[in-house]
Amino acid sequence: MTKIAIFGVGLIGGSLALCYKGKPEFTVVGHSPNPKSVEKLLKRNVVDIGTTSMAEAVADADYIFLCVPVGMLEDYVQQLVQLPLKRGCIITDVGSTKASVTESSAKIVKEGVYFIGGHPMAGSERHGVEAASSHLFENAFYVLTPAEGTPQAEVDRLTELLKTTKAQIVQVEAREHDDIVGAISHLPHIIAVALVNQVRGYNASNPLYQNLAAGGFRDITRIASSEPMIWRDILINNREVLLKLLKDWNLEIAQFVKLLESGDGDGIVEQFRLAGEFRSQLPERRKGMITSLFDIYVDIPDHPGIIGQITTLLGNARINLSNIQIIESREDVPGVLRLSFRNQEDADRASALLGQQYAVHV
Ligand SMILES: NC(=O)C1=CN([C@@H]2O[C@H](COP(=O)(O)OP(=O)(O)OC[C@H]3O[C@@H](n4cnc5c(N)ncnc54)[C@H](O)[C@@H]3O)[C@@H](O)[C@H]2O)C=CC1
Ligand SMILES: O=C(O)C(=O)Cc1ccc(O)cc1
Repeated sequence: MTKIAIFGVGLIGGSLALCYKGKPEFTVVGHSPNPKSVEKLLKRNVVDIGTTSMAEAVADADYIFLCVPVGMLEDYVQQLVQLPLKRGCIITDVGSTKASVTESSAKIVKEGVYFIGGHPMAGSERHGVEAASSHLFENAFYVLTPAEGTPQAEVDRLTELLKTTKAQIVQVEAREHDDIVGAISHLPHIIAVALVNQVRGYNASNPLYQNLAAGGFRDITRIASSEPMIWRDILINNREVLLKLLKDWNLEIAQFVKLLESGDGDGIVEQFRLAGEFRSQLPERRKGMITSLFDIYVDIPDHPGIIGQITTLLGNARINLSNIQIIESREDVPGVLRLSFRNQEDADRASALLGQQYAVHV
C-alpha cells in the first residue's frame, strides 16, 4: 500500500487526491489545519483519511504533496523535517515558482528523505476543492525541478507515481523554470489584471464599457479572475524575474506607441503577422496555460428549446458537459454554442453525436 499525504487540498491538491483516491494500491490522506475543511474533504469523498495533525498525516507516508500557497511552502518543509518521516519518503510541491523552494529545501532535508520540486502546468482561474477534478492534469506538462545531487532513481520513482495523473512529466532546472513560467504565465496574469482594471476605470463613468465588452476581452482576461492570495504569493516570489519581464513588456508597448504615432500600417501588419505565426505553432489543446477545457463549437438555428435538446442529447449519452456558452445569438444569424468538456474523449464523443444533427466545429 502506497500512502500519499496531501497538504492544502484545494484545486490542485484536491485534483491530485482524486487521481489516486479509490485505487486499491493507494491511501490518500488530506491535511488541513481547519477541522471544518477536513470534514468537507471527507464528506466530498476526496480523501480516504482527513486530519488536522501534520504528524498523523505524514506518519508512514511514501509521498508528501505540498499544495498550499507558494508563500507557505518553505515553512511547511521546515515543519515536516522535524517530524518522524518514513525512510525514502519523497516530499514534493506543486507551487507555481520553483527556485526558492527547491534551493531552500535541498539545504534542510534529512538523510533518507528527498525533496523534489514539482509544478503541474494545468489549472484554471477557479480555486478550492469544489473545482478539483481527476482529469485536470490529463495531457498537461508536469515539470519536476530536482536540485543538483538528487538521485535520479528518486526522480524516476516520483515520475512513475505521477504517471497516474496522465500528465507528461518533464525535468527543467528550477531557475530556468521560473524564467519561462514567468513569461508565459505570471506576466500574462499581471497584464490581464491591469487591462481589466484599466477598463474598470473607464466603466466607472460609462457602464457601456462593461456591456459591450465581449469575445476578445473575455478571452484575454479570463485569468484576471484567479485567486488573489495565490497570485500575491506567486508574483512576490518571482518578482525579480517579473521586474525584468515588465521592462521588456514596456518596450513592446512603446513600439506600438511609435507605430501608432507615425501611422505605420505596415509595421502594425508585421507585428500581427509575427505574433500569428508564432501563436499558430503553440501546442494546441494543452490544458492549463491556454485553456483548461476541451471545447467544441456547434452552429445552432435560432429557435426555442434548442439548447435543451443539445444538453439532453449529451445527458442521455452520459457525456459530462463542463461549460456552455452562447457566442452569438441574433435573430438574423445562426448562433454558435461553445461546449466545454473536461477531456478530449468526451469532446470527441460529443462531436460525433451532435455532428449527426448539427454543424460541429472543433
Ligand atoms: N491555480 C492553478 O491553476 C495552479 C496553482 N498551482 C499552485 O498550486 C498551489 C495551490 O493552489 P490552488 O490549488 O490553485 O489554490 P486553492 O486555493 O484551491 O488551494 C490552496 C489550499 O491551501 C490551503 N491553504 C491556504 N492557506 C492556508 C493556510 N494559511 N494554512 C493551511 N492551508 C492553507 C487552502 O485551504 C486550500 O486547501 C499554489 O502553490 C499554486 O501556486 C499550480 C498549478 C496551477
Ligand atoms: O487558467 C489558466 O490558464 C492558468 O494559467 C492556470 C495556471 C495557473 C497557475 C499555474 O502555475 C499554472 C497554470
